[in-house]
Amino acid sequence: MSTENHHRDDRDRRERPKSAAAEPAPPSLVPPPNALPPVRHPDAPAPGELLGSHYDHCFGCGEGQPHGLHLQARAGDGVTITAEFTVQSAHQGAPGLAHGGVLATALDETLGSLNWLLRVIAVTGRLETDFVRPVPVGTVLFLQAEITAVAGRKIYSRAQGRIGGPDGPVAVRAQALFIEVKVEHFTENGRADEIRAVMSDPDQIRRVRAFEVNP
Ligand SMILES: CCCCCCCC(=O)SCCNC(=O)CCNC(=O)[C@H](O)C(C)(C)COP(=O)(O)OP(=O)(O)OC[C@H]1O[C@@H](n2cnc3c(N)ncnc32)[C@H](O)[C@@H]1OP(=O)(O)O
Repeated sequence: MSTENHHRDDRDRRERPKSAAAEPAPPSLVPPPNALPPVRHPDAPAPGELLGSHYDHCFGCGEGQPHGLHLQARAGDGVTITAEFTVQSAHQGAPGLAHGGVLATALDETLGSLNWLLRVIAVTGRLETDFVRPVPVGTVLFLQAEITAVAGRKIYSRAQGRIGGPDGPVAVRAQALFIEVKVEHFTENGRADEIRAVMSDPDQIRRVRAFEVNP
């Protein structure tokens, strides 16, 4: 078998089935027995609705970040999100290839957007990422994410990113644990200049969304 075929077989073995990412997770990413299925908030954005950027300076989705990901997330059915991100030249690690940390950011941002559907403020506690295929500059990464369970403040989720189209091969995937926090997590820990700027924004919706709460 050629080296190339060998690599392809190896990758295919590591790919999960399309819907259920059923590989064993590390213990801290396994929901405890008392975990509950996620409940979509009645006022969550309708399936198909674009979420828009929550904060202009967010590296993941902010329009005010020239080298940011400008990721666009859309509410799906249930507690799911789809998102797209085009790898730009500024996102390279190796020549012509996306940096792994940037791809992890795309997963993190998509997974973080899921919390809008619960209308819960939460931050990433743990993010485990598998890099399955190289992602060239210019590629559109098609992301899908879902919350799998909620246990108290802990929100368990997973995501995958495909290339070559929404049904193309998986290039990256992640499992995550988000932890619900109060708004003080941001107001007490963020740099004062940025917090002041957000809090003095006359647009109440922008003020609230900056802290990841879906209005
Ligand atoms: C639309 C928006 C998109 C945004 C996408 C981007 C999202 C982000 O990147 S957020 C930024 C990155 N994340 C952060 O900066 C978070 C920094 N960490 C923290 O502030 C704290 O560690 C925090 C808030 C996560 C948890 O602290 P605290 O509130 O004291 O909770 P704590 O009691 O330690 O933990 C709560 C539970 O979570 C568990 N837990 C916390 N951290 C982890 C972890 N890393 N791994 C596994 N479990 C964890 C604890 O074991 C505990 O479990 P149990 O209730 O069963 O005992």
